[in-house]
Amino acid sequence: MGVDFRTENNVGYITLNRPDAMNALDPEGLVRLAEIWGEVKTNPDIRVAVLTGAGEKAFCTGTDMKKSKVPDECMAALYYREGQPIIPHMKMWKPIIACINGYAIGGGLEMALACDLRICSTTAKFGLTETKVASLAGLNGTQCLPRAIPQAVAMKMLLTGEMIDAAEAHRVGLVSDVAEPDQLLDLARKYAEKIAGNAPLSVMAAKQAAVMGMDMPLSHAIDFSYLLWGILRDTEDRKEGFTAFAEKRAPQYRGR
Ligand SMILES: CC(C)(COP(=O)(O)OP(=O)(O)OC[C@H]1O[C@@H](n2cnc3c(N)ncnc32)[C@H](O)[C@@H]1OP(=O)(O)O)[C@@H](O)C(=O)NCCC(=O)NCCSC(=O)/C(=C/c1ccccc1)CC(=O)O
Repeated sequence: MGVDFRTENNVGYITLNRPDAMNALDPEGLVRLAEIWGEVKTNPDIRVAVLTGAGEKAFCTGTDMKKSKVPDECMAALYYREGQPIIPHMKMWKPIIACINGYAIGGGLEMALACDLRICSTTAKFGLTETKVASLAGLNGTQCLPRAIPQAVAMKMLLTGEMIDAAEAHRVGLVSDVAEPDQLLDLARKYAEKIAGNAPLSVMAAKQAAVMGMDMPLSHAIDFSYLLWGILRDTEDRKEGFTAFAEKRAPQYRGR
């Protein structure tokens, strides 16, 4: 699979580039994606990532069912050596924006669910269709979809494999914004650059507090967020943010 990667204005743009196969994930693509997520995670010049698909039809339709074959090795050996193929590589405190330009199906929707912001084009369609092909949304879909949208809608999607369209996705809160196809990437860029202009350590702490806090009792989560505030209290960037406000100028953040 071709996966394109470029950076601009502190934003990493990742484009799944196999439009003829609806940007389905083949084995080579998974390896390349893992490398790219590693680069996003470790490169201090990248503050935000945007994940999208090439062409106008699909974001990603999940596993390439024509190229995927069961390895000779047993699953246990593979799992304990390499873990899951996709989501762990996306685990990072830098925000990721899913720019969903068409079908987001199976593993494609699961990747979108691992992102922090989801925006889509008016033509997008969403589904966890794995039960139709005798599999399971086993990356994170069975857990994250019912947490992202009302449970009744999530269960309908999971069990029937039915898709929902962009308007329904917006109505149930699966995406925050719907844009015309030719305006979607501009919208993603706008959000990404806005986030990249904020203080990087604060942005990562905000994500960490929200993501980790969701797995904690509320009182623990509130204490945890206070401690995260505490580790930001003495940063150079916080001083810069306050000074820039007082001096009525734009802050220059350095992630320190
Ligand atoms: C998206 C569609 C509804 C679009 O239909 P349409 O009629 O518009 O277009 P098509 O002619 O069907 O598609 C064009 C072209 O693309 C090929 N294509 C599309 N999707 C895939 C795919 N996932 N794998 C391989 N090839 C794909 C299609 O065959 C056509 O090729 P051509 O004939 O021109 O050579 C429709 O395409 C559709 O329904 N696609 C399948 C979507 C789907 O079921 N996805 C779920 C896959 S399973 C999965 O993602 C899993 C993830 C996972 C879970 C846990 C752990 C790891 C991974 C489960 C798993 O892997 O077991």
